[in-house]
Parts: sequence; structure tokens; C-alpha cells
Amino acid sequence: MIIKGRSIAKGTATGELIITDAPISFLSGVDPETGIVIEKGHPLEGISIAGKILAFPFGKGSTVGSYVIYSLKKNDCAPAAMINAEAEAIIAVGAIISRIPMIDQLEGGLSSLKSGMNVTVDGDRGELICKDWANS
Ligand SMILES: C/C(=C\C(=O)O)CCOP(=O)(O)O
Repeated sequence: MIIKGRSIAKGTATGELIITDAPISFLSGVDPETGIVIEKGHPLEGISIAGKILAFPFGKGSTVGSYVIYSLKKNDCAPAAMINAEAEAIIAVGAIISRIPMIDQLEGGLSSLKSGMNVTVDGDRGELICKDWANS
């Protein structure tokens, strides 16, 4: 199953999907030294996004969030790839400067995605590939 979208940051990554319907503020919302979501009351609070394929609607909060994403990468605890419903500048810049593959504007949105799925983000082609779609 291939879902077409838009390329935001080049590169390809495969891994376990973690999805939330809540926007993410990387500054003060994610610990840059561990990759754990620390925003109080966030659906992902206490969960590590390190090495995961992270899907969320869009970023929120400070523009410094781009540099928090870069710090996550330098600390080896960044998401392996990111998927947004609609990318905005904070997350897009963070992904590009950190060389984290990223896509948005998937056909059908994010509603068919579920945490735990094994997916591939192809940031070169702007596509999401899910080989075990039928089992998800
Ligand atoms: C550059 C900024 C802060 C700093 O150097 O720590 C300003 C960031 O402004 P936001 O309104 O938070 O995007």
C-alpha cells in the first residue's frame, strides 16, 4: 500500500509508527536529551519518540522548536521520520536542517494510520509505504 503525499525533507526511513491527533511543541514539549514528550496532558506525555516514525497534525509553539529537533538529532534521540497532516515552518525547517525524512498532505489524511504499524517514509518521492496494511 502506497499513500501519496508531499515531500518536505528528503531521505527514507522505516520503523514503528507513533501517531497523535494533538499538535506538538518541541520547545518545552519534548526533552531534547531523551526524546520523551514532556508536555503536561499531551496524549504522548511520557512516551519516547526516539527512532519512531512520528505522525502528528502540525507543529505549535516557539520557532525554537526547529532547533530542538536538531538537538534531538545530535543527541541520537530524534524521530526516524516525521509525517504531518499539514507542515508548517517550525517542523519543516527542523526536519530539513536535521536531515530527518518528512512528508505531509497524505491522500486521506492521517485518519487511516495507527500506532504500531510498520511504515516507510519516502521523503524523496513524498510517499508513505505500508507493507502490512492488511494486517493493521
Ligand atoms: C530567537 C528567540 C528566542 C531565543 O533566542 O531563545 C525568539 C523565538 O521566538 P518565538 O516567538 O518563541 O518563536
